[in-house]
Amino acid sequence: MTAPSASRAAVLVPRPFPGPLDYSVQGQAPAPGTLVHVPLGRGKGREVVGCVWDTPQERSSTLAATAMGGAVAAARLKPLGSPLPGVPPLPATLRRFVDWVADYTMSPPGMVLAMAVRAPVQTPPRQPVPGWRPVAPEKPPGLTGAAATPTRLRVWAAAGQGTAKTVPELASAAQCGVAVVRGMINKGWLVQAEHSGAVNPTPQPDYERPTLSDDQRKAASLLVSQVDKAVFSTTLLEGVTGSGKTEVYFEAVEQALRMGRQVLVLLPEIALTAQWGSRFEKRFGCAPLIWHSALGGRARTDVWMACATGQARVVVGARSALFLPFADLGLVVVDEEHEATYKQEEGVLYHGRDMAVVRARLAGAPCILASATPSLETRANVEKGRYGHVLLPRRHGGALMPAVKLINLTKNLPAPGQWLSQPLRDAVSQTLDRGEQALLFLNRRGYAPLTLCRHCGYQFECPHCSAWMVEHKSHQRLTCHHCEHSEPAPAFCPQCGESDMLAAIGPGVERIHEEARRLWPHAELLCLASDEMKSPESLRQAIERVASGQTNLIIGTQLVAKGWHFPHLTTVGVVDADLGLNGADLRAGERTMQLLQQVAGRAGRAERPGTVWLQSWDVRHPLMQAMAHDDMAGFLEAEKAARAPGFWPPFGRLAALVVSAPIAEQAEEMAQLVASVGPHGVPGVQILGPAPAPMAFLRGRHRQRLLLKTQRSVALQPLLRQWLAKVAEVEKEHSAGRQAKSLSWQGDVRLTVDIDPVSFM
Ligand SMILES: Nc1ncnc2c1ncn2[C@@H]1O[C@H](COP(=O)(O)OP(=O)(O)OP(=O)(O)O)[C@@H](O)[C@H]1O
Ligand SMILES: [Zn+2]
Repeated sequence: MTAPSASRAAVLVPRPFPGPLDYSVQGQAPAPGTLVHVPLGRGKGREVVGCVWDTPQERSSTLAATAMGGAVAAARLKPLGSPLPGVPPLPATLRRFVDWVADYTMSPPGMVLAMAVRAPVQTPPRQPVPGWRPVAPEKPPGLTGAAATPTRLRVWAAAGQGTAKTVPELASAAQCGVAVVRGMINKGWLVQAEHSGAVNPTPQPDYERPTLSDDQRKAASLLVSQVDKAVFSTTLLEGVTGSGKTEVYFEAVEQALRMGRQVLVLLPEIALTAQWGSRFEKRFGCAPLIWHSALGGRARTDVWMACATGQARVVVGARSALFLPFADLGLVVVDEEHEATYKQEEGVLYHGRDMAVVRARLAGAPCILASATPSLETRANVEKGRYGHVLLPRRHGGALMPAVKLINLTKNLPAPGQWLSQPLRDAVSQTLDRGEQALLFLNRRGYAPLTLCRHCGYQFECPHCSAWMVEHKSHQRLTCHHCEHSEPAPAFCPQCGESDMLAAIGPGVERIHEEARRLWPHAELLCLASDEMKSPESLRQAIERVASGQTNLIIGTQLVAKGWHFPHLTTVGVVDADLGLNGADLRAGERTMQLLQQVAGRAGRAERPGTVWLQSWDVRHPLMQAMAHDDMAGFLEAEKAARAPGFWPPFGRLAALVVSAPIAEQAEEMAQLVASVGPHGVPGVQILGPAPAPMAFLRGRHRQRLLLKTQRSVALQPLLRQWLAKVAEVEKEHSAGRQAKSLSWQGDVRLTVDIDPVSFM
C-alpha cells in the first residue's frame, strides 16, 4: 500500500469523462469515497460535487485503465474544494460497483457515480440529534435482579444493536413507552451518541413467524444457510404462483437481521412496494425503508444516510436502490427476477437483476432471485451450476393451480365492435352468480389503439414517432405512448374533412370496461390501469378493494398481473392472449408466456379453484398449447432449441448499437459507416444490420439499429471498445477534412450502445 500522494487526488465527477480528474491537495488527501466540491472547466465559480476516487492500483486490475491520459503538471492542477458536511464516504464496495457497472455497460464512470450520490448532493443530510447507546458492553450492576424487567432488557438489547438510536426508536424496538427509556437514561445505563436525525424502524426477526410447509421449510433452510455463511452466492428461488416465495425469502431476511446485517430487496415496479411493505410489517413488526424515484428529496437523503450509517436494516426499492451506500450488506433479493422493467432504458443502460448479482458479489453477500417464471438467462446459469436452485412446486395451503381453457376466436367471433366471446361471457356471468370475482385482462392502455377515417383511410399517427395515437376516451384525447405528445380527440378528418367517418379500431382496456358495463350492469366494476392510478395511494386503495372483495369484476392491464394476492378471484379472462407474440423481440414468446402465467396466477389462490380463459386467434400456437396442457418445460425447451443454433441469448451475447438523427439520411449514412468498420470476419462474431429500427422514428429522431452477436467465449466489451475507437477515428478524419457532402458529421447524430439489450424497439 502506497500512501496517497500529498499533492494530488483523483476525483470522479458526475460528467461523461472517461475517468477521474486530478486535483491538487494541501496536506493529506481526503480518504477515497469522500464527497468534495471541485472546480470544473474554465469559468470562475463553476463547481460540482465529486467523489475522491481510488488510485488505479487500488481498483481491480481487471478494469480497463480509465484514468485521463497523460498526467497534468502539478502546478496546473486546480485545488480540491471542501468536503460535503455530514456525508459519510462512499464505501469501497459501492465504489467498486460504480467502476464495474461503468466498465460493463461501457458508460462514463462519472455518470454511474451520479446515480449513487444524487440524493445527498441535492438535499443535504439532517443535522444529527442525540442518540443513545449502552454505557458498557456488560449490563451495569443496577440492571440486575428485580430491576432487570423484561421491558428494560429489551431496551438494553435494542440499544446494543447496530448504531445509536433515539428515544422513540428504542421505545418502538422494545415495544414500550418512552418513559421506560428515559428512566434508563436517568440511571446512566444509556449514554449519548450521535444519531443521523431520521427515525429508522427496527424490524424484529421473530415478530410473527409463519408455520412453513415442508417444501417451504426445505427451501428456506438453504437460503438461511447461505445468509449465515456470509459469502457471495446466487440462488434461484423458483415457485409456482402462490407458493409462498415471499414468505420463504423472508426467512433469509430474518437471518440477516439476526446477524445485524443490511438487506436490499428489489421489486420490478414501484406500484408493488405498498402491498409488499404491509406484508413485511406483519412479519417483522415495522415498515421497511422504501426507495424509488418518486420519493421526495428529504426522504431520499434520509434513506441514503440510513444505508451509509448502517441504521437502515431493510430497504425495498426499485433497481436504483443498488446504488445506495450500504455499510454492511448481508443479503440481496430480486423479486420477479424475470421482469423486463429491471432494465434501465435511459441514461446508463444497465440490467438491475444482473447488476444485483454483481453488487452482492462485490459485497460478499448472497443473492436470491425469485420468480414463478424465471428468465432463460437465469435458468442457463442454474444449469451451468453457477446459481443454486430451490423449488416450491405447490401452492400454499392446498390451493390448486388454475385450469386453463382456450377459446378459439375464429369459431367464437364476438359481434362487430365487441371483444368478449360467448364462452368468456358465460364464464364471467357464472362467476358473478356464484358471488366470486372475475378479471378481464388486456395489456393495452386506452380506449382504442388506432383511430381511422373510414372515408379516406387516414390514420392518426404521432408526429414524432412511428406509432399510432391511442385514443383515451376518459380524457377525450389521442396520446402517443412513446413520447409526451397528446392532442384533443379530433372532430373531423384532417385529410378529407369528413366529420362522421372517424372510427376507433381495436380494443384497449377502457373499451373492454365499456363492454363489461353493458354486459354486467349490476357488477361492481374496477378498472386497474396505470392511466387510472395516478398515485401509489390510489393504486393501494384499488388493490385493497379487490383483495377484500369489494369489487367483483376487474378490468386491467399488466398492472394486475403483478404479484398481488386476490383471494376472491376465481376467473381470469385474457381478452387477447396473442398480443405480444409478434414483433422483432427475441424474447416475445418467453415474455408473453411469463405475462400469461403471471396473470393466470392471480386466479384461485385461496379455497376455491380458479379457471383461466385465453381468447386466441391461433389456438395451435405452441404457447397456447403449452398453457392449456400445463407444459411450460416443453415450451421452454422449444424456445431454447430455437435460440441455441444462432447463439442468441442465453447461448450467446448481444449488444445493440442504435444510431439516431433528426434526418433519416443522416442516421442511415452514419449507421453504414459504423457497420463498415465493425469486427467483420472475427470467429464467433456476427454483425446484424444496419436496418431501420422497428420504431424507426422515435421522439423526433430517425433510428437505425445494428446488433453485435457473439458466442459466449468471445469477450464482447473489448471488441466493442475497439470498434467504437475505429468509429471515433473515422469521425475525426471526416471532421478534419470537412467533407461537406457527408451528412453524418453535421448536426446531432447519436450512437448509443446497449449491452444485453432487453428492448428491441
Ligand atoms: N407458510 C405460510 N403460512 C401462512 N401463509 C402463507 C404461507 N405461505 C404462503 N402464505 C400465504 O399465501 C399467499 C401466497 O404467498 P406469496 O404471495 O408469498 O406467494 P408467491 O409465491 O410470492 O406468489 P406470486 O408468484 O403469485 O407472487 C400469501 O397470502 C401468503 O401470505
Ligand atoms: Zn410519439
